[in-house]
Amino acid sequence: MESLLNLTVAGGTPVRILQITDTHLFAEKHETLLGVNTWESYQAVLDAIRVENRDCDLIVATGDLAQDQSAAAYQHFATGIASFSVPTVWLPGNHDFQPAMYSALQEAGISPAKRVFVGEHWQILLLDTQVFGVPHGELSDFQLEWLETKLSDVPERHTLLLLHHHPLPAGCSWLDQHSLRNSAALDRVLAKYPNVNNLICGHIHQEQDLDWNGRRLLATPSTCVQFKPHCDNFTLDTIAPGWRWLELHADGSLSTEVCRLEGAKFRPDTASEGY
Ligand SMILES: Nc1ncnc2c1ncn2[C@@H]1O[C@@H]2COP(=O)(O)O[C@H]2[C@H]1O
Ligand SMILES: [Fe+2]
Repeated sequence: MESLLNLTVAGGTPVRILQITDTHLFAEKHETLLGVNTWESYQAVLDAIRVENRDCDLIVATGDLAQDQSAAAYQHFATGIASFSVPTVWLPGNHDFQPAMYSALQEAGISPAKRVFVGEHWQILLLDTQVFGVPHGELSDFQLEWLETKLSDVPERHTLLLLHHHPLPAGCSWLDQHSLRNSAALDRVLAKYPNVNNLICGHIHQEQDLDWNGRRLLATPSTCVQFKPHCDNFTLDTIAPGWRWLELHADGSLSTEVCRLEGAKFRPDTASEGY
């Protein structure tokens, strides 16, 4: 938890970050989630990112990397991103099994650091909102105190906050029962630190860009199945898998773009009622 990743970035250029989330990989490459082969859709996303050929300083993986808690699934994740040779950090989602996640990713050379200093102007903090065994999220007192310490000891840096669970209602009632339950406690901490203006989450398998008391909350598509916005009951979307690019500027501003696969190869079984 205490390890710090310190990345130098060429002066004058923004920090370029790739977010990959909710890969839901299995030990076996042929396994599917709701009709989508998650290993294949992850490979297709990585291939498309390679074709984009963008500069990238850091990859962030925001949870639900494995669907079956296996070390092999985390190894598949690591093998996939290895070709980028870019420093990568991760946080857990509700489906992750942290002992396997930590050790398999560490063995593959992926840092368990939850704090990253990037260049002179930014820090990135990765929160653990997992409540083991249930789909909703919560920040423990330990997490909230850790966050406050890391915010208060570098007040001159802008902070980008990453977490798996969405702290604001997503507008899908079936998903909103699985949100970050104590987001009010997070809001109380952040209210004291005006240098936290951007939060990024996964979990809801859809793109969102919301205002949370003056902060920007971004949610990012999964690399596999997508959930349809604004539905009361579990509903899958046929929109393609995606990923997110971020640029952090020296003045604290952030620019971002969601990209998706072309074509309709990874359409889920829309008759599925859950998992
Ligand atoms: N039909 C359903 N109704 C409510 N929740 C579901 C349903 N199917 C799956 N879920 C849970 O909702 C979660 C949302 O995204 P996750 O991938 O974290 O994992 C999902 C499951 O834990
Ligand atoms: Fe999740």
